[in-house]
Amino acid sequence: MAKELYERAKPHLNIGTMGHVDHGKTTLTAAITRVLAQRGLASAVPFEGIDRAPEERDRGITINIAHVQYETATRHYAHVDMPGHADYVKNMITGAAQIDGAVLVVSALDGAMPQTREHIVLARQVGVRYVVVALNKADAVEDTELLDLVELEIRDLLTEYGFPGEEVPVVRVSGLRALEGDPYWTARIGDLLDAIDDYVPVPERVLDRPFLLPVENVLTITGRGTVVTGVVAQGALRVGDAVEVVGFGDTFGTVATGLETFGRTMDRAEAGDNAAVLLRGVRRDQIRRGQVIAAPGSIRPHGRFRARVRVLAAAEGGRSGPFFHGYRPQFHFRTTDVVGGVDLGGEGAMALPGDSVEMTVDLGRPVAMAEGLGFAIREGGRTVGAGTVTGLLD
Ligand SMILES: Nc1nc2c(ncn2[C@@H]2O[C@H](COP(=O)(O)OP(=O)(O)OP(=O)(O)O)[C@@H](O)[C@H]2O)c(=O)[nH]1
Ligand SMILES: [Mg+2]
Repeated sequence: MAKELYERAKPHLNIGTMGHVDHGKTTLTAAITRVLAQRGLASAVPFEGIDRAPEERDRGITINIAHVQYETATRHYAHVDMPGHADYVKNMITGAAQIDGAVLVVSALDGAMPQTREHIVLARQVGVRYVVVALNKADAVEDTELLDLVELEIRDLLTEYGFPGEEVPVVRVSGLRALEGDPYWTARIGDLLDAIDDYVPVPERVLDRPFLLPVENVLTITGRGTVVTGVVAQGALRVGDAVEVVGFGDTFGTVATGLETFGRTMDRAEAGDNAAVLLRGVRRDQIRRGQVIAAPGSIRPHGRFRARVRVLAAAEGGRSGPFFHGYRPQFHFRTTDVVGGVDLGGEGAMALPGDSVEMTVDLGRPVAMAEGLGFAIREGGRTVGAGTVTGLLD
């Protein structure tokens, strides 16, 4: 069956729901698609169509990031629903690294919780500049003073981490009631979408640099071959273009023989697009999340690099004590994490929570990188630092 062609009729943006576990991100995501489906701008995706994995259903939490798409009157959005549970922050980072704006979901019943704060820190670190707050479960709070209080708390928290907390739109919603069809709460989802349309600008896409797509997922399409998915970070790709697969092992070349977005074909994918790329003659086991697909010769894998790192304070969810020369945490880049050794300049050197430090990092496996790439440092389930690559070694 011939597939529909994706028409670039409206500007495309990537957004996503983040926030503490159980605050209602997935319910809100489903509610948005329901409300827009009524306007003929989306296909309604039920809750169970987002949290699909058996383990997600059994435990009632999101584990994997899930993508849905919809349109407003003025824009086309790809929306990634991220997990809130502390054990799956790794997946949240992958989602956050792709978005142009975040919908921070905060339950009005609970207010800011540990992953509310951690997600704000991480969103900032991976380069998210625009946040819209969905003050969710507003149906369950009668006392408007309490809602005002939670709103104030979130604005302060955002300001603390470098977002303009005073300006950030905060919309009181009930994903659950809207999903059930309640007219009042349905209209509030409309308000939230208006706030996103107004507040999150269409980003300037980097089109004049070589093509780069960090691989988020790899799948096999029977009879066609191996497909990788992800958001194009820069440049553009046409069907028939040569590409390289870079990172972890030896770089190798292939050709993009097909392009799709959300099941519609494209003849060209460009920066910002959430694309699926069919690769000629590549086996599924030759490629995985964390590698990148890039224009030939444009980027190399590096195992050693220099970086500037801000060590998070205990109040930001970081360590309470210093770490030392030789420390070996996880480094989260784009869609992957790799263990690495930290060189602080010699035995006995240490980095205290709250410090900004220079370090040399030795990764267990080389990652495709360029100067300026941001990363998060995590250890035992907590984020301990936020860094930027300042120099490429070998
Ligand atoms: N009263 C009320 N309950 C809600 C609302 N939104 C979600 N819930 C309930 O809160 C619980 C968690 O909802 P989810 O949408 O799974 O929360 P989540 O943020 O996606 O959770 P994780 O992805 O696991 O972090 C469910 O029992 C929902 O029915 C709301 O607006 N009002
Ligand atoms: Mg969820």
